Amino acid sequence: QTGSANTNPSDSADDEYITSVSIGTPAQVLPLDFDTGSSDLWVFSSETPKSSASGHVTYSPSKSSTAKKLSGSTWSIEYGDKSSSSGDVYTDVVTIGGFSVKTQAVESATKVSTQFVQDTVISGLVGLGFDIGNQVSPRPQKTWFSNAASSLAEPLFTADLRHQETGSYNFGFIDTSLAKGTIGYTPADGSEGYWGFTATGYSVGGAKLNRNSITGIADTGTTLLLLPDNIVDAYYNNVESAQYDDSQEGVVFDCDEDLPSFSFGVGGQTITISGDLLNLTPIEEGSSTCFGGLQSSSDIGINIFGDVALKAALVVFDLGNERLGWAQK
Ligand SMILES: CSC[C@H](NC(=O)[C@H](Cc1ccccc1)OC(=O)N1CCC(N)CC1)C(=O)N[C@@H](CC1CCCCC1)[C@@H](O)Cn1ccccc1=O
Repeated sequence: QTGSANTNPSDSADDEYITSVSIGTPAQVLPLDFDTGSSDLWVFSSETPKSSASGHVTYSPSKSSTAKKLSGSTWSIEYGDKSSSSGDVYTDVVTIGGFSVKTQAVESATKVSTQFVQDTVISGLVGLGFDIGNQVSPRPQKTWFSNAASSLAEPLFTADLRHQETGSYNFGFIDTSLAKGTIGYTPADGSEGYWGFTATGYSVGGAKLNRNSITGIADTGTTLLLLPDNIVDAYYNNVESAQYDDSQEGVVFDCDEDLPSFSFGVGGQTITISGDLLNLTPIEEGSSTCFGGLQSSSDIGINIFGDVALKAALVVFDLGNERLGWAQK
C-alpha cells in the first residue's frame, strides 16, 4: 500500500507547507504542517479555548464515532522557535494521501502559544520524526508514519517541497520522475528524534565542493537553511549589499541582487540551491530589501537543512534502512 498527499506553501515566502489530513468518522479535514523535526500529531480542537481557536479549523472528537479518549494521557511540546502547545489525547482514524491508520494518537490542544493562535493557516502538526521524540506521557505514542510503515509497500516517505507551487509527500514509494539527479543515500541518526545526517562539504556559486563536513538535520518544519557563521559569512561575502539587520534578526540585502547558488555534498551527490531560492522575500510588503534564506545556526546549537534546502531536492526519509536520500530536482 502507498499514500500520496499534495502539499502547498502557506504564503509568498514559503514559510510553511500545508497538507490536508482527514481525522475521524465522518472525516474532519484539517490543514496541518508536516514536521520531520518533531514526533507529535497535535491539532486545534473543540477543547482549545474559543478565543485561541478563532480562525482555525478544529477537530471535535465528540463528532467522530471512532474517537476514543486515551484516558490519563497528556502532552506538552515546545519548538525551536519557542512556540508551544499542550493538551490531552484521543485515538482516531487518520488518513493522509489515501492511506488510513486506524488507531492513531491524536493530541488535542487545550493550550496553544500566541504564534499558533496567530498562524491561522495551520490547525496543528503531523510529526514525522522518530517515535523516541514523542511527548505524550505516561506512555509515548507512535507517529502516523511509524504506525503506517509496516503496512506500506516500503517503510519510507519522500518530501518534494516546491517554491510557490504544489509539491507532495509520498508514503511507501519513491517517484524518481520527481528528481533530475541520482538519489544519494547517507546514514540517518534518529537517536534525538529527528532526522540527523552529515553533509560532506559545501561550495558557493558553483565552485568545487570543499571537504568541510556539516552535521545537521533534514527538517520540513523549519523555513530556513540554518548553518554555522563561517559558512554564512563565506556566502554573503559574495553579496554586495548584504548586512545583518537587528530588527529582522538576520542578513538582508537588496532584492535586485543576483545571489550566488549554494551547494552541499550528501551521499555522493551534490545538491545545488539556486540563488533565487535563497532570496526569500521582501522584509515587508513592497520593500526593496529582502531577507536571506540562508541564516546563522549559531544561537540554536544545531544546523538545520530546512525548507530552503529541501526545495532544491527530492528527499527520501528511509526509516527501514535508517538513511536519508537526496536527489537534485
Ligand atoms: C530553530 S527552529 C525554528 C523553526 N521555526 C520556523 O522555522 C518558523 C516556522 C514558521 C513560519 C511561519 C509561521 C509560523 C512558523 O519560521 C521561522 O522561524 N522563520 C521563518 C520566517 C522568517 N522571517 C523568520 C524565521 C521551528 O521551531 N520548527 C519546528 C516546527 C515548527 C514549529 C512552529 C510551527 C511550524 C512548525 C521544529 O521543526 C524545530 N525543531 C527541530 C528539531 C528539534 C526540535 C524542534 O523544535
